This record gives sequence, structure tokens and C-alpha cells, in this order.
Amino acid sequence: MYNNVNFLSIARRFYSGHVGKTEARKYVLTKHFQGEPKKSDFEIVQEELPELKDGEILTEAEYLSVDPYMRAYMIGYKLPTVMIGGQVAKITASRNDKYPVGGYVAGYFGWRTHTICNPNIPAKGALVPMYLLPDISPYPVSLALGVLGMPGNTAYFGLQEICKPKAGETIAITGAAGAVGSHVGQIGKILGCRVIGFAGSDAKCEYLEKELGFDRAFNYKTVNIQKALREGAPDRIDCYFDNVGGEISSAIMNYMNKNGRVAVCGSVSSYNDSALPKVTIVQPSIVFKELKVEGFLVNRWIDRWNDGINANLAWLREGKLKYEEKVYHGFDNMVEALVGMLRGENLGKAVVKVK
Ligand SMILES: NC(=O)C1=CN([C@@H]2O[C@H](COP(=O)(O)OP(=O)(O)OC[C@H]3O[C@@H](n4cnc5c(N)ncnc54)[C@H](OP(=O)(O)O)[C@@H]3O)[C@@H](O)[C@H]2O)C=CC1
Ligand SMILES: CCCCCC(=O)/C=C/[C@@H]1[C@@H](C/C=C\CCCC(=O)O)[C@@H](O)C[C@H]1O
Repeated sequence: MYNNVNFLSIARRFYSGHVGKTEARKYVLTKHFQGEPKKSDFEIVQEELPELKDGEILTEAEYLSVDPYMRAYMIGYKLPTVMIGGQVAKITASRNDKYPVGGYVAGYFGWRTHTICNPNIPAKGALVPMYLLPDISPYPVSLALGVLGMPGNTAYFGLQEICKPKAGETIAITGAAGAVGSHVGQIGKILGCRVIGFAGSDAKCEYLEKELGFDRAFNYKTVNIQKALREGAPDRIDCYFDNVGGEISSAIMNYMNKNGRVAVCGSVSSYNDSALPKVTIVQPSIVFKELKVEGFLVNRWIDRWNDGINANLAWLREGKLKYEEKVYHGFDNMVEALVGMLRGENLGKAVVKVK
């Protein structure tokens, strides 16, 4: 026979945390985006989550990410479907010894307030499986969506593995004041390169030059790009980290040095458009300058995910890497946050604090 104390300790081994019904909310995409995402493209659905089964955990989202891919990817999904996205969530109940209550996980759970999952069974088709956050103190857990997460690893691996910059070379970056771009530029400086960036406002450019140490930054909305390239990169460009695509990318690629390397990371300038833009041809430059142009998805380096996080964490702690976050507030404001980020409201990483 169990006495009360024994019974409780055994029960705790199998089920710790809040016991009871959980009311969860989620965004269901009901209409494919046309132009900018709209609130009316979604329905917010409330549901009661079931009791946990053995091996499962219940998490509560603290920060949700808004990322450019969300605008681009949904076209491939059959609707209605829960909106995709990454989040940092606290474990509030657990029937899995390796995932204790109070711990934090990063996962692609979608736009949900609460999630039940079994970390031992990877979600079908997950490009980046969920993981328990390492100790990132004294930094906020939201950084696991930015400089210490997917965008940080995109900068870390994308620049070093594809552009392979050498000290003294010149790197050009578009989308330079965003999550990935601002991080790429700082790694470029750590590696001893000349770094020039293009971003969408004078204030962003001032931040890049004065706070992050970019050699030059230009407001692509107001400058003459050819003139900016001549002024910012007198020795031309050796590495181009392309976040935006479009005409500015053609201009930069046509201004590169022989054997230059281009990391094609994304093309946010056209994600809201239904037709792809017509741009200046780049093939003659690729041929005659023997450029290497390579697209990539950061999950290519999933086996080295923690190496990227640890390297970025070390640079943060040494004061070599700085970050900014644009924090939106409230689960009800997810669409405003997504649209705001796509319009360029963010300096650094855009995230939503759920409560
Ligand atoms: N390949 C991969 O694995 C990954 C790719 N990416 C890609 O990296 C890029 C940057 O992502 P991320 O850092 O998360 O986002 P950002 O933090 O850079 O936010 C998006 C930015 O896009 C800029 N932007 C919007 N419209 C335009 C336009 N017409 N022309 C130029 N810039 C524009 C805005 O800045 P501004 O004010 O300067 O216009 C805005 O702040 C995206 O293309 C994304 O898809 C991201 C992660 C992984
Ligand atoms: C033309 C679009 C290019 C987009 C480039 C980009 O930003 C890629 C980002 C991926 C991102 C994808 C995330 C989730 C996909 C689906 C998740 C789900 O819940 O189904 C992430 O995987 C890292 C980058 O490779």
C-alpha cells in the first residue's frame, strides 16, 4: 500500500505542473494572402487541450516570431491551416523527464498560445526540430528567435560557409538592419572585412554605422545605388549577402570582383507581390567574373545548430555582437507585427510578446 507521501512522489514523476483544462488560442489561415497579409485572412480559434499522455509536454508561448518566410511559404499550404511560425515557450506541465516544468523550448508550433507535443517524436516535416533552450543567461529568452536562434544561425553559417570572406575583402549586405543582415555585418567586421549595408531609412543606416561598426550604410530608398556602391566600396565587392533580391541585387552583382561569392538568403522585396519583378540581367557578370552564386536554407546546418548558437552567444558575451529587437505586444496583434516587419518597422529581430 502507498502512503500519501509515496503516492505524491510517484505521481510527480509521471505528471508535473498544472493539472486541469487548458484553454488555447490559435490563428487559422482561411484565405491565401494577396498583397500584404490582412487580419481578415485569419480566424482566431479557441480550443480546449486534452490531458497529457506519457512523454508529452504542455507549453505556453512567451514570444512568437514574425519572419519574412511566413509571407512567402503559405502559398504552398492547403487551407484552412494553423499559421506557421516559431516560438519560445515555457513548459507548464510535463510527462517527460527530459523536459521539466519551468524549462524553455524553441519550436515551430505555429501561431498558438499553448501546445502539447511529444519531444521524442519529431513533428512530421519539421525543418528545425524543437529543442530545449540552453542556458543563455543573462539574455532574454526571446533571443532564441533571433540572434541566438534561426536568424542568428542563418547569418553565422550563411556568411561563413557560402561567402567564405577573407580579412580585407569587402562584403555588401541588403536588408542590413534586420535580424539576419545586422548580424551578418557584425560577423563581417569580426572577420576583418570592409562591410557596407543597404537599409530602408536614414535612422537604420545611422545605427549600422555608429552602433554596429559598418563602414558605410545607405538608404536604398533615397540614394543612387551605383553612386553608393562606388562611394562605399571603392575596391568593389567580394561577397554579397542577398536578403532582398530585385534590382538592387542585380546592381550589386554587376559591381562585384572576379571570383566574388554571393549567398542568396532570401528575396523579401517581392514576397508581397504576386508577379516576380523584371530585373537587369546578371548572367554576363556571373560568367565573366566567374562568380559563385549559391542559395541556401539554414536548416542545411541542422547538425551544427548548437555550434552556431554557442558561437553567437560567446560573441554576445564578449561584447563583439550587438542586437536589437522590435517587440510587439499581445497575441491579438500578430498580423500587425507581421505586416509591420514586412514594411520595415523593425530594427533587428521582430518578435511578439504574447502577454
Ligand atoms: N535562407 C534561409 O534559410 C533564411 C532566409 N531568410 C531570409 O533573410 C531575409 C531577412 O530575413 P530577416 O532578417 O528575418 O528579416 P528582417 O528582420 O530583415 O525583416 C524584413 C526586412 O525586410 C526589409 N524590406 C521589406 N521590403 C523591402 C523591399 N522592398 N526592399 C528591401 N528590403 C525590404 C525591411 O527593412 P528595410 O527597412 O531595410 O526595408 C524589413 O525590416 C529574408 O529574405 C528572409 O526570407 C531568413 C532566415 C533564414
Ligand atoms: C522565396 C522564399 C524564400 C524564403 C527564405 C526563408 O526565409 C527561409 C526560411 C526557412 C525557415 C522556414 C520555416 C518554416 C517552414 C515551415 C514550418 C512549419 O511549421 O511547417 C526555417 O526553416 C529556416 C529557413 O530555412
